[in-house]
Amino acid sequence: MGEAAAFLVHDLKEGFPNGFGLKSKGCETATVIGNKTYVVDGGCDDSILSFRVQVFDHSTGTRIDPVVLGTIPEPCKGHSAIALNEDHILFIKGESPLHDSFWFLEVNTPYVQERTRSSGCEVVAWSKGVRGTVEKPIVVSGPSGVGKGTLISMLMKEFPSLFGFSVSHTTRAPRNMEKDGLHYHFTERNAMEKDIKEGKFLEFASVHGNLYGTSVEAVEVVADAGKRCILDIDVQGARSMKASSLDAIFIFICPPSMAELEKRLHARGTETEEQILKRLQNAKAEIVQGESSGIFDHILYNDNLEECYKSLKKLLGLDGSVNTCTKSIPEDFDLPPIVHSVSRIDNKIIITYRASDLKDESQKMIGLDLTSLKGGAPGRTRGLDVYPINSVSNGSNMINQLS
Ligand SMILES: Nc1ncnc2c1ncn2[C@@H]1O[C@H](COP(=O)(O)OP(=O)(O)OP(=O)(O)O)[C@@H](O)[C@H]1O
Ligand SMILES: Nc1nc2c(ncn2[C@@H]2O[C@H](COP(=O)(O)O)[C@@H](O)[C@H]2O)c(=O)[nH]1
Repeated sequence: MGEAAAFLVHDLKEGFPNGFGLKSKGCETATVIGNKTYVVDGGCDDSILSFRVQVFDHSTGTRIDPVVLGTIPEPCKGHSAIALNEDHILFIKGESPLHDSFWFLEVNTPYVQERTRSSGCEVVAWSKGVRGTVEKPIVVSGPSGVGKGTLISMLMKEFPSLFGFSVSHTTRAPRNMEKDGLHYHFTERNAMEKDIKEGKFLEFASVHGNLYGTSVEAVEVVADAGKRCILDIDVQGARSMKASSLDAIFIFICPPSMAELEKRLHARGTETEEQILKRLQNAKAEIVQGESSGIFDHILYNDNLEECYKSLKKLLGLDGSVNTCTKSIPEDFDLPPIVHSVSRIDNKIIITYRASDLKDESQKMIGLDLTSLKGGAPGRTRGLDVYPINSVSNGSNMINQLS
């Protein structure tokens, strides 16, 4: 058990404990990890639009503006920071709603290391802390025309409160009935390539001559809504996902024959003859990879649609009675104000502050249990347990209940 120092907004007024002689504006924290100090400006003046990170490398005496990945927190009037280990810093925003209070800056996680290697620059990555967890996403893959979209639509129609679709980005033109933001985010190649470079995509692939990709946000918004995410992606995308940090169930849908696949693509009538030919040529290699690459946890044959749908539900555990209620977590307690202090006991963080009510001068506490954290940058960090700690009077002593 030990207590780590938190850098409080008001403690920083005299300057940073970083040896660089920088003066704080009162909205910054400085957190030392190894031989680096991470100075984070939460932006309490109106001039900045989001948190800003600077890194001071004590070994070289240099100041670095790192490449910042993930979702960057919006500014707030005050925040605190505490190093959790050698790769994460926890940030607590004062006077913010619970869903926006807790943020993680990754400075040396495998994701950050990989991005540092590939970019050759200092990289840090933000992720928002979220209460509760969600079930593993479901990746559905298979050749064009096999029936992935049809099966996914059936699942979403029967279980609208359980599943949400990951809306991909694509550079292909919309089909007649397709709506931007619903079926795909239809986008320009340049814009998509820029976003890919900035680390906004979990995977992307060139499929049948167009660029397709799953953004981090596409998967996270589904999970934020408390739903299980379903992805419809090609085999290359599934391979990238398998190698990524996304812990998912991988399902490959196989056609009964190439002749049937061709018939379905013609019957759908959404592609030209030339495009159908290209899709059929690609299908051969995809089927070989789908059946033999070891990427997929399950292979389903879509001969009879109803039978295939039944098998899909069975493997997802949906063939019996289903509890379709989603669990909501109430925001039933006060959040920390701008001035608060933070300490740590093992995997628990204790946030202490004074009650804002003038009549009530008592000390308040919030506990944060980090034991079950999952995910992280470039998506969300899920599994935060946040709870009020009740102070109970025991004669002249106050006892704090930690659970
Ligand atoms: N088991 C089946 N038997 C006959 N037709 C089917 C079956 N499953 C799907 N279809 C039909 O095949 C066509 C292609 O299906 P769908 O659009 O779902 O394929 P897809 O795998 O999503 O294709 P793409 O990857 O190109 O988006 C549709 O017209 C659909 O109604
Ligand atoms: N790697 C990815 N593949 C994707 C994604 N979204 C869709 N797809 C695949 O593209 C083909 C063609 O789709 P269509 O809508 O043009 O018929 C199909 O196999 C989809 O599975 C994605 O985000 N990443």
